[in-house]
Amino acid sequence: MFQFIKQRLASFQWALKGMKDLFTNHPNAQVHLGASLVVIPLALFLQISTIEWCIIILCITLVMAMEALNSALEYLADKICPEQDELIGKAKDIAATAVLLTAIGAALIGSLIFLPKIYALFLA
Ligand SMILES: Nc1ncnc2c1ncn2[C@@H]1O[C@H](COP(=O)(O)OP(=O)(O)OP(=O)(O)O)[C@@H](O)[C@H]1O
Repeated sequence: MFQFIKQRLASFQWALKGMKDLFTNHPNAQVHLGASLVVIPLALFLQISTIEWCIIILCITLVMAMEALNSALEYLADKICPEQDELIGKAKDIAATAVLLTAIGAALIGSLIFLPKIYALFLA
């Protein structure tokens, strides 16, 4: 039992190590983190509902998780094939597309939640 808990804690530490790498060495992840640091105070200011918080948190974690998987795939691709290769290029392009799709979805959802509140507060 003690060994099990020790191993789970070690896994958690590896994940935190990966998170540090992601936000230190990957500029796109830093952009997403920056966007989240704008969105969260805005959501607090606009007093969004619990369900809206759930949706925003889901969007943020989905984009971050997709960015993490994309970065992991880039590391693997660079390790197994450092030279130029058409299929490696396609794999990286499609992994980047996954990030872009979730980011577009998050931006649309953010607009649907925030814009009417901003309009009601400042423009109506
Ligand atoms: N080994 C390769 N063979 C062919 N094309 C590649 C290769 N490596 C990268 N590319 C092309 O360059 C693009 C950028 O790849 P790269 O690994 O530089 O990611 P990146 O956009 O810099 O991502 P990040 O900023 O998250 O590190 C890929 O989407 C792909 O089109």
